[in-house]
Amino acid sequence: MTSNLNVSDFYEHEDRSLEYVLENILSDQSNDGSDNEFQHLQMEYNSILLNGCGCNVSQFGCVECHGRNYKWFVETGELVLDTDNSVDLIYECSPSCKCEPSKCTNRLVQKGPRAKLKVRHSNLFKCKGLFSSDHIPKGGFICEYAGEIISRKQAHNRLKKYEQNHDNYILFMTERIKEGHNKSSTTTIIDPTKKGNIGRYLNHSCDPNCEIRSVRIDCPIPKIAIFAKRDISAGEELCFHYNEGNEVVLARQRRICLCGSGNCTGYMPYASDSGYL
Ligand SMILES: C[S@@+](CC[C@H](N)C(=O)[O-])C[C@H]1O[C@@H](n2cnc3c(N)ncnc32)[C@H](O)[C@@H]1O
Repeated sequence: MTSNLNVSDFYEHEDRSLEYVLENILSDQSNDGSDNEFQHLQMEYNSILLNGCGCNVSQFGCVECHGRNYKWFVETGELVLDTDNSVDLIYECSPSCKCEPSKCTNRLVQKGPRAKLKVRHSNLFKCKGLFSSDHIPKGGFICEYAGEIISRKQAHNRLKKYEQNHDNYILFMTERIKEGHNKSSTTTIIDPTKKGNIGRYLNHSCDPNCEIRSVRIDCPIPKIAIFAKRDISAGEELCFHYNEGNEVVLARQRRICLCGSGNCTGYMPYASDSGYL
């Protein structure tokens, strides 16, 4: 099912063998098998979140209904992540909300990536990377890390299959949810190796200028959203830490990290260091 969101994304892949997707899509199970987890994903993918707000948005915008996730950055007139207020689980307003989309201040990720992003060769990482030709304020939304939604079994099979690939793209995002005394966790796995958006080009840094957060809009499966962790100057390469918080981009082979930052551990996050495989 494709969502009802009007994502505005005019980027494309230079490599025509890759399929550009505007947002996450469910993988084709016939390629690498189905299992109970996949069936659950299928059910969630086809579900719609019905937690719409009833706000009559005034001049202050739709700020309280799903938590105060974003705030205005006056200099550029854009909404940015409100790091002082935003909660771990971000819910944006959606088509089931009563608020007027053009006035609502709780719709950011659903509108698509920011303008002036550019994929080009990174001299530091000696591969492709993502750059911005504009200054980005702290909390500014960069883009979604979008690709195929896959199950753990599919991730396992694909990582084996991709073992000889130079680059790895599969991202695991675990959210730990605490409701009263109950604790649970849910892991979302995104594979943009063959079908993905511009988010697949961000490299890893041990001292990154971006961070990732999970954001839900109209589907129970979260989007993986990339935000500026600090002010970013025009021309800087955009990077996030592949295993900083709840996320991890796995590699099956130990790889030397080229980020060159003072915090660098020497190696990129590695599959056997994590509990994922
Ligand atoms: C998600 S992709 C990033 C985009 C990739 N550079 C490309 O050209 O498509 C992750 C891959 O980029 C490379 N990479 C990312 N961060 C790196 C780092 N800090 N040091 C060395 N290689 C890195 C590795 O090959 C890694 O498997």
